[in-house]
Amino acid sequence: MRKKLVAGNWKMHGSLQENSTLLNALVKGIPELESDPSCAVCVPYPYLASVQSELQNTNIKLGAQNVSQHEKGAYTGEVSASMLKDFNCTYVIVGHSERRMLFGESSQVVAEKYVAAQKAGLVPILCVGETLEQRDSDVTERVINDQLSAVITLAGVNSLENAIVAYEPVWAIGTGKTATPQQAQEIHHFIRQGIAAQNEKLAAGMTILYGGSVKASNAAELFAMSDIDGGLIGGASLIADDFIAICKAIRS
Ligand SMILES: O=C(CO)COP(=O)(O)O
Repeated sequence: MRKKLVAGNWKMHGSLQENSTLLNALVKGIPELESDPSCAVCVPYPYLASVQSELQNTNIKLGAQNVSQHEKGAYTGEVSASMLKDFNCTYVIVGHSERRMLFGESSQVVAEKYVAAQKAGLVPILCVGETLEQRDSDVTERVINDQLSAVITLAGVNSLENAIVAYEPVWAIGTGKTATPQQAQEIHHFIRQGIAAQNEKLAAGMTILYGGSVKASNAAELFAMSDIDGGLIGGASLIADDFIAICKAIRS
């Protein structure tokens, strides 16, 4: 059976006080699952230590939102994968569209970050997705293929065994405009089929998340689709009741 996951991407939100309030509520509200932890929060770097300690002895996993492609050295302001590992991170998001678009990360750089994460023992959550303009020009599949190919070329298709793919259509992020379950399923299926052409068994077991305006009210119908294995949640992950409801939706 494929591993299910709901990961919160806090983006650049939070404070020590706000995080503590949110995490207290999450720890109380998310029922323990002994063998299959399926919830995670990806937090800003400065809060890794405090969130790590608040999540100790819980089943909520920790992740970061970015990582350097470099291992160490004179890279002012960068954070390496081994540093994230020091704080017991399980996951790191790579290639989020906000980083690709606002910070100029190319698919090549994203692939290097993916490799650095895996080398340190982290599971990269690789984001792919098209803009509205690309969807309207019918190049969605090509865009996603190119984003995936950069990683497969550098790391090999089998590296996806230790990774998670997140399909996040850019037009659905923070806009309140969710892809319909059918639209999302269509692309998830396309992604899985593309990998299956290279390694069928791996593709069948691969976790593919959907991200883009997932809310408590639409999570269940998205998660009911056969190729959607969970979600990468932005805004709703900052609201305890909403995130708890989404985490519960993946377990039902
Ligand atoms: O970008 C996202 C998660 O990485 C999605 O953000 P929203 O859930 O706020 O649309």
